Amino acid sequence: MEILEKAPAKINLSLDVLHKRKDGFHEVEMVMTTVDLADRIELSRLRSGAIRVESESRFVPNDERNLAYRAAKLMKDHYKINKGVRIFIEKNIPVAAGLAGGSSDAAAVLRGVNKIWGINASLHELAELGAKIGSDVSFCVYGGTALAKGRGEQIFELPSPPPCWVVLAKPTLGVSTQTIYQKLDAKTAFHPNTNGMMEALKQGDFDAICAHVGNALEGVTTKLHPEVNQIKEQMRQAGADAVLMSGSGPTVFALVGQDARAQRIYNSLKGFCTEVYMVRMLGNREII
Ligand SMILES: C[C@@](CO)(OP(=O)(O)O)[C@H](O)COP(=O)(O)OP(=O)(O)OC[C@H]1O[C@@H](n2ccc(N)nc2=O)[C@H](O)[C@@H]1O
Ligand SMILES: Nc1ncnc2c1ncn2[C@@H]1O[C@H](COP(=O)(O)OP(=O)(O)O)[C@@H](O)[C@H]1O
Repeated sequence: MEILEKAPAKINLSLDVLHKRKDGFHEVEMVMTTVDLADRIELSRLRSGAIRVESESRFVPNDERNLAYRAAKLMKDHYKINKGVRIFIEKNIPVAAGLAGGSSDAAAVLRGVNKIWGINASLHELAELGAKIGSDVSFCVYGGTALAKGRGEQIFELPSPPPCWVVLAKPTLGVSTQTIYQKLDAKTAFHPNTNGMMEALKQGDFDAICAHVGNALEGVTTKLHPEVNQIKEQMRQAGADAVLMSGSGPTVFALVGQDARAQRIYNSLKGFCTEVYMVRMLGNREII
């Protein structure tokens, strides 16, 4: 038995950090949505109890450090499964980019082994388990559009944004999420209007969505990597309706209503950055 799971990237339409918690994590309020840039995960059952991870990407480990491996191991231990699985990851999402590629791979494996091992756990159960792997995994289990609270694991579904283009550009540098959170001072950071963003989504108002994008982590990352601001400026000049860094960065996204302008932004960035993508917003849970 072999199945395919799509593991889409996410962007943070807004990301607020409220304060640092006693456990070292930060309390957040994030509005997240999936975009049509996805890894493709092939899963096949192994008769032996082994978990085998394979990928042609040189940027991800093929052993127990891979978040996909950790997801399969967690399911195996939690549900006491003696079967094994081969996991092939076609890596299309840039790594360490603020797009949750690893978290989405882990979530796809949770959904996938749930099927091939016949566990039949609910998405809610998978999302709860996923939080043990990383803060973004719970969101990725559901996909779609949601408000994420707590350290990111409390998920509240939101209406999907109106269809639009998303142009993503990643400068050639990796960012450590842990370092960015460590360097943040939540008291002096920018705080986006999360309620404003949620209201804009409820109204299906693209202009209001664009007006409410904001990211508390952006100031920290741009201070370390000024290239991020250069990309934002270039996207603005090429006609983006909104521009923002996703997550802890360094990927920047532009939201664009019109095809021709999205194409212009894509072309203008292509000579500047090696990793540029022009994709659609997915937005709905059912699409995964
Ligand atoms: C910033 C965000 C925004 O969506 O995404 P990315 O930039 O990674 O995509 C997330 O909050 C990242 O989630 P994720 O990448 O799963 O983080 P984890 O593995 O759980 O944690 C990595 C490290 O980030 C810090 N961390 C993470 C989440 C959180 N709410 N507070 C934190 O302080 C902790 O130092 C932790 O050790
Ligand atoms: N399947 C995977 N895909 C991507 N990265 C992975 C994976 N498994 C483990 N990692 C590790 O997780 C780290 C963060 O990866 P990623 O999820 O791409 O970052 P981000 O959440 O910032 O987009 C990387 O250093 C990478 O080596």
